[in-house]
This record gives sequence, structure tokens and C-alpha cells, in this order.
Amino acid sequence: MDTLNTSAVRESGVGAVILALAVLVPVLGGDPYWAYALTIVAIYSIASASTNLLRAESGQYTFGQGAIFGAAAYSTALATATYGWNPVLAVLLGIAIAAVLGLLLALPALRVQGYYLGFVSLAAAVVFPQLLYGFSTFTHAVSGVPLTVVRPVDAHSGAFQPFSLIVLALAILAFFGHAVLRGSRLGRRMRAAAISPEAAQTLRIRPGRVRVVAFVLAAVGAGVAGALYAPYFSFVSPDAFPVSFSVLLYFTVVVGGDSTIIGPLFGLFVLYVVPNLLLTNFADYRDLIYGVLAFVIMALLPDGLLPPLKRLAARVRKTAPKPAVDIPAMIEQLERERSEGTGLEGEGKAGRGLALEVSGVTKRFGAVVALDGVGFEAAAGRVHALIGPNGCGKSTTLNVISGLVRADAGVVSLDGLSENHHSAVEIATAGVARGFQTPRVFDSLDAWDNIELGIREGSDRDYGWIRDQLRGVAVASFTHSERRWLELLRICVSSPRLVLLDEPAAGLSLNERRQLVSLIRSLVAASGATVVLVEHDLPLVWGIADTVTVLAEGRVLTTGRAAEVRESDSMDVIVGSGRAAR
Ligand SMILES: Nc1ncnc2c1ncn2[C@@H]1O[C@H](COP(=O)(O)OP(=O)(O)OP(=O)(O)O)[C@@H](O)[C@H]1O
Repeated sequence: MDTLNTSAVRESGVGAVILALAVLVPVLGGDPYWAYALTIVAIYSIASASTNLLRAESGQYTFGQGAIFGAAAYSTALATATYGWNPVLAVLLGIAIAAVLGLLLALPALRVQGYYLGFVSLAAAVVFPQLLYGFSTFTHAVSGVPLTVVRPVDAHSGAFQPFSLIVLALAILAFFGHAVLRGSRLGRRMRAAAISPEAAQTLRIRPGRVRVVAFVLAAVGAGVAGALYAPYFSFVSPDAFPVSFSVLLYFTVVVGGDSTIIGPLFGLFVLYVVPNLLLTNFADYRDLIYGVLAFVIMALLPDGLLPPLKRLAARVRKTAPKPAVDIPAMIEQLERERSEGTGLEGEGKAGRGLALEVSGVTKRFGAVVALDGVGFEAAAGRVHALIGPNGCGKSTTLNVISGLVRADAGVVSLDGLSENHHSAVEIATAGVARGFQTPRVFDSLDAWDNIELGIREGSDRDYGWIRDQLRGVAVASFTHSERRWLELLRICVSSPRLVLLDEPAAGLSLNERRQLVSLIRSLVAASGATVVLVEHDLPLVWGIADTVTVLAEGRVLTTGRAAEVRESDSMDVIVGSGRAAR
């Protein structure tokens, strides 16, 4: 469900006011120099905002935005000046070309991440001006392409041109568009995929796909800016889009403040307006000033200019802290509703669990044989535990079942159907839910948004009562056990048929462990889900598991009913020969 992220909208409003004042005061005041310069800032702001969207929502590093901006500017200029296109069509062409380039730049993001991706996009920014020169007969790179001049204020008559208003409106729209994306389902999915692509897949999110969408959205933003720049600047040549321009766009985001909406506007004022417009007498030292400013700001304010201001504003506003929430009680209520059949989904009760069969699964990581012909069965609607010493292959087994790791050999089947050729997203869609050793809770989303990622599309169950309690609850300060409960609640709302839990009791107190056992029991009883549990806490295992598999060095030592496994010699591998420890 899309909701409005009020703080992001509020921030956009502040950005809109700042930008409107910056552009309109000189435009209405008839000051051609500042009207012109600050309208250029508004154009750059669109490109910075879109670079920011890519980084803040999708966690992607890109230095290619300047090249996309330049390509849109160039196409718009050539289409109008050389081929006589209608200006509106030329602008649309520029934006379309930018979108295609965004798609191309997204392709490396399917394979590489972080600074590796940054280097790939930097290469695009380096190559772009060279390409323009290389195809000079077509691009007129040497002479440049002049266009009809559009200026905000006529330098001679002082008359106002509406073009500045169009630029301003689009720049403001870029802020609000980003804010709307942040509150949307797509935005939440982007952030989850950015924080943990692994966990995202188990929540039915395709990280590659949402990344591509983010790249295209950012490219469209840079394209709009470039297409506006060409007629406005009235001349394009390769020298207008050097690699330093791409770097500038990226640094406006970093200096302005990561994860903000309008930080890049602050970044632009500091990195572009100060060296280029305010210190014009020091033009020869522009790059030096720019470098020193960026260095000093990052040294003094590592998270950028805006976040400290936002923290200050939050302290002044002093919003009342949200009351503590009892997530285990929510899980119990949810499962109670389910067992009473008061939930609306046609999910029925018992009998939904998937029967799991693992046979002959082998997985090597280089020279390490993590799994060596592992096989066991977990009956539908039962709890099966996987135990064994550290490094024996328990988590790898869960990773193979959930599709996060491909086995080199062997078969995993659910209800008799092989899942070997299915992706992690398809397996999650079939009803396999996954908890991780360290709970995968997304700190940049609130508690409700974390839960909502688990809810299946099209679910008609009413989770309003959970939303009312969790909306706006920040999870960054959650304790380990609160994170564990939140992850478990997310699993429950996904109406799972097979639940894979990786050491859920680790880090929980004795009381919390009891609570965990009761929650797993109610999950199984109410929804009939099958549970596969990796756990070191043996008393907990004997208390809850119907069947158990003991692994050692990637091989199955014993598998069968819990009581029998408990008495078997294979337990010596885990607890030595002292039976009391079992
Ligand atoms: N991605 C990987 N790359 C290389 N080696 C890996 C990878 N994942 C697991 N391994 C190795 O495979 C073996 C099994 O690891 P796994 O995490 O499955 O064990 P585990 O039984 O879950 O251990 P623990 O109880 O400590 O969590 C270990 O030797 C581990 O180092």
C-alpha cells in the first residue's frame, strides 16, 4: 500500500520554498545575471535530486549522471537546431534517450555493486565527451551546437520569461516525486533490496529489477534537466559535460546529506553557487575551492549538511516517544485469529504446510565442501530441527532450500515438486519464509513498513490493528530480541507454508526463549506451517522438534524422530558422551 511519508513531504516543502525564493526573487526583481544563474541552479537541482534518489532509495553509487544529462542536452540541441524538430518533441527525445542510457547503466548494477559500480559509471562519464568528439561530423562537437536563446529575464527589456517557472516547477516536482516514492511500496522495496538483497529475495523482491527501475527513474530526472539545459544555455559542446560535472552531481548528494530529500540542494549551493557564482574573482581557483569545501564539510560533518539540521529541528519539535510495543502479543493474536478462522484470507487452517524433502545435496565453496550429499525429510505441519557443530553446513542447507544458494548436486522438493530450477523469489512466492541468524530488519523503514514487506500482494486480511501500533515506530534502536520478534511477525503475516529459522533463540533470555517456543507452536498449530529450525539450544530443540537431523562436516550423521536422535551416538559429536547435557 502506498502511504505518504509526511517527513519527506515536509522536507520537500522546505526545499520548494528555498528554491522558489532563489529563482523568483531575481526573476521578479528583473536581475538578469542572478535570474539566469539561479535558474541554471534549479536545472542542476533536478539532476542532483535524481542522483540522490538513486543513492538514497536504491543505495547505488553512480558517477554517470552527468553523461546522461549531457546526452539529453545534446539530443535536444541537435534535434531542434540541426534537424528542425518541434522543441517539445526534441525535449521528449532527450528524455527518452536518457532513459535508455539509464537502462544501459543499470546493466552493470545487476552484476556489481558499491564502488565497483561507481567505477563503471565513471567510465561512462569519461568516455562521453570523447564519443562526442569521435562522432564530430554528426555531433558538431568541434564547433558546438547553438540554439535559440531562452532566458528568464530579457537582458535589455527586463521582461520576464515563463521558462523559469517551468524549470522551477519541475525542480520542485523532483523533490515531491522523491518524497512520494519514499512512501510508496516501490520505495520500500528499493530500500529493502539496497540494505539486504538476500533478505529482499526471501520477501519476494527482485533486487535487480528494482535497481533497474531506480536507475531509469534517476536517468529520466537527469534527462529532464539536460533537455531543459540545452535551450536555456543556448549552446552545447562536449566541454560543458566533463567528468567533473558527473562528480559534482554525486558530491552534491554526499555533501548535502545521504538519505535526505533536499540535501543535494544544499550541496549545490555550497559546491556550485559558492565557487562559481559568489567567488567569481577566484575563478582560477574554482576546482581548489570546490575540493577544499567538500573536504572540510565531509571532515566536520561526515553525514552531510542537512542531517545535523534535521536532528536539531527534531529536538526542537520534541515529539512524544511512541509507547513500547508488544510484538510477541501481536504474533499470538494473529495466530489466534488464524486458528479461529477470523482472518479473511482463504488460507484455511491446518494442512497448509509444505512437505520438504532434501536429497543428496552437495555444495562446495572453492575447496570447502559445505554440504556433502545431505538428505532429510520434514513432514508437512511439523517442526524439524537441524543441529550440529559450528560450520557443519546448517545455514548453507537453509540457503539452498530458500534458493539463495544453488546446490552443485542433489534435489530439494516441496510437496513432491522439485524447486531446483526456481529462483529465491519464486520459492518465497510458493510460501517459503526465512528468518536469518542476525534478524534482517531494515533500519531506514519504520516497524510497520518492515512488516508490510511481508504481506502478500492481494492479501485481503486486515492488518490495520498491527499498523496502528507499529506505524511510525523507529526500529534503529530496537534491541536484538525486538528485531527477532519483528522478523518473526513479518514471517507470520506472509502466511507461510514452510518457515526456515536460523538460530532464532541466539541472544534471547530464558524467558524470551520460552516465548519463542510458544510462538513457534502457535504458528504451527494455527497455520499448519512446516518449520525447519537451525538451533544450538538443545533443550529448546527437544522441547519443540518432532524430527531432527544431525549434521557434521557437511554430512548427515543421523536423521529421524527427536526422541531417537537424542539417544543416538551421533549426539556425542555435539555434546560429548555426557548424556546429561542432552
Ligand atoms: N559464501 C560462502 N563462501 C565460502 N564458504 C562458505 C560460504 N558459506 C559457508 N561457507 C563455509 O561452509 C561451511 C558451512 O558453513 P555454514 O554457515 O553453513 O555452517 P553452520 O553450520 O551454519 O555454522 P554456524 O553454526 O557457525 O552458523 C563453513 O566451513 C563455512 O565457512
